[in-house]
Amino acid sequence: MTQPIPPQPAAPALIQLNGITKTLKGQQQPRTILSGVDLSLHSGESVAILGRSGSGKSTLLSLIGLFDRPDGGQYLLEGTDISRIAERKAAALRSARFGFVFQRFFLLKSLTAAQNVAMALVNGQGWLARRKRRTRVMEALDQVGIAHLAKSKPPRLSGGEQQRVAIARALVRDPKILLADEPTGALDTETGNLVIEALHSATQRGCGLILVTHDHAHANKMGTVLRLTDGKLAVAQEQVVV
Ligand SMILES: Nc1ncnc2c1ncn2[C@@H]1O[C@H](COP(=O)(O)OP(=O)(O)OP(=O)(O)O)[C@@H](O)[C@H]1O
Repeated sequence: MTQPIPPQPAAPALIQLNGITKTLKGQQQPRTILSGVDLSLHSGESVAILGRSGSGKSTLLSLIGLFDRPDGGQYLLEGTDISRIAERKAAALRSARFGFVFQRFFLLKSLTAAQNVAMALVNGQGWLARRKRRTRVMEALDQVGIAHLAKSKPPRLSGGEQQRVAIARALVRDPKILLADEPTGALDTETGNLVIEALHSATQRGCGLILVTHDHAHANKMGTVLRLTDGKLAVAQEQVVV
């Protein structure tokens, strides 16, 4: 008789935030920006974060991306508590697990698109063999639909194309989590749509995606739309199904 297969334990969330708090000590009074943020993100999921200017979206993203630490609450990365992780370990996790995309593209003008993407491999993982490096770079450019522009330099590319080079640069190290802070902020709607599609396609390969945006149409392309209000995250009104 065959033995019943025991149930497999569910994979832990890529990211689990429980009651995260953060107070910034500026020149004037300390200001509590995050006052109990809960969030979970699993492999293949996408989350949009909306919120008025100054509500703390970038602050939250910088905590998630390990550029800063919370004052209170718990941050689990793939089930491991990293709420108080030291900077050296944080830097290693940042480059091994995360890909970052910002409003500004931060491309080097004198390098081709392919060379810009390859820079992420050189900095993050030492030198890969040349042929492997080339394959990884071309795959990343292909994922965002611009393999044909590999030899072009940024000044000859449109804003949307430059942002897709930046996304390829984030994807080339095969991150588990992609963090995008206003990636379409400098682009028109149509170009922005291509960029959002390029980001979202990474979730089909199991990447988790967190998108901070002011654009409701782009937010609605994500699996979950949350709003940061008064230091807490809640399902955005526009996504509540009555
Ligand atoms: N290093 C800092 N020290 C003190 N205050 C800060 C610091 N960084 C940001 N702030 C303040 O914290 C608040 C939240 O800023 P944050 O950039 O996270 O908001 P945001 O929602 O991303 O805004 P925007 O949509 O305009 O980018 C703002 O009032 C900002 O002025």
